[in-house]
Amino acid sequence: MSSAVTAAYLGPANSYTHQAALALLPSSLTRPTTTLIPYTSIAAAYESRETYAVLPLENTIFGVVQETLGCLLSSEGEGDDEDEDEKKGARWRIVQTFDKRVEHCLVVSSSCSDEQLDKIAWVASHEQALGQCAKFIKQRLPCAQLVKTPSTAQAAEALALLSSRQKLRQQQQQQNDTTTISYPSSSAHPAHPVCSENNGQSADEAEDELEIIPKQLQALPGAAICSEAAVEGLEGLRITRKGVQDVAGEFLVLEACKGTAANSDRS
Ligand SMILES: O=C(O)C(=O)Cc1ccccc1
Repeated sequence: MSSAVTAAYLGPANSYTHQAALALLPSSLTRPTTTLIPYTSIAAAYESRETYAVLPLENTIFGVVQETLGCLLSSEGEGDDEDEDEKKGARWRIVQTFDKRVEHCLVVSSSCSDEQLDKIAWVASHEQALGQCAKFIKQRLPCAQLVKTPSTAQAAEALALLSSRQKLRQQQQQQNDTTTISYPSSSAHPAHPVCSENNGQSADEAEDELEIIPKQLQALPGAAICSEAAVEGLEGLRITRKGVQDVAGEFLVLEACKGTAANSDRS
């Protein structure tokens, strides 16, 4: 019986790394049944026991992805020579690199108009994307504090969650303003539908997602830099600028050295 082939990637779904993984796997390298497994950071994907790992490596504007480089340097002996790697007990060997165009979008809450862009207090994305769009951010979002997130798609998810919470708070405020006199004391306020519009996440998942945005910024208007695909399926967001920056990105496919894949400790 053939065992399942799995590939770790820097998630969540629709991160650039996911798009690269979809383009790469399955391929002649792997079997057609490869299942892609999202991990919440480059390090977690690297430390996973999947058969393959797809990681961002570098791009034309901002250079090498430091976290990926750090992972590669932390384990000696990974290279082209499989026998040598196995003798040294290496976990991965590089089997392919892959170039993919990366097109960043500026995403804001649907309630934020273009005229309000200069009020944006923070902009979240992967360090690489923030670096690639530094000029644009400085020009168009002069007041924005940079918030580094584990991936571009996680920035979009956190922004969607915060936007839905803000919307909810505004609705509750409006209800309170118009109905304070008519509520009996036992049910003084409408039920508090925490995370009722949370893009399909559980409350715990939503809390984890929000930890990546500093608490003091969460109530302020924010933005995310990510791909167009990362916004699909997320409510309450709109793309205000496409092609903020186009760069060529390079991604890496690692294959587990024999006997080291276990599919056991994914997040
Ligand atoms: O895959 C992602 O979404 C990332 O956050 C990594 C990244 C960031 C910028 C360009 C390419 C990949």
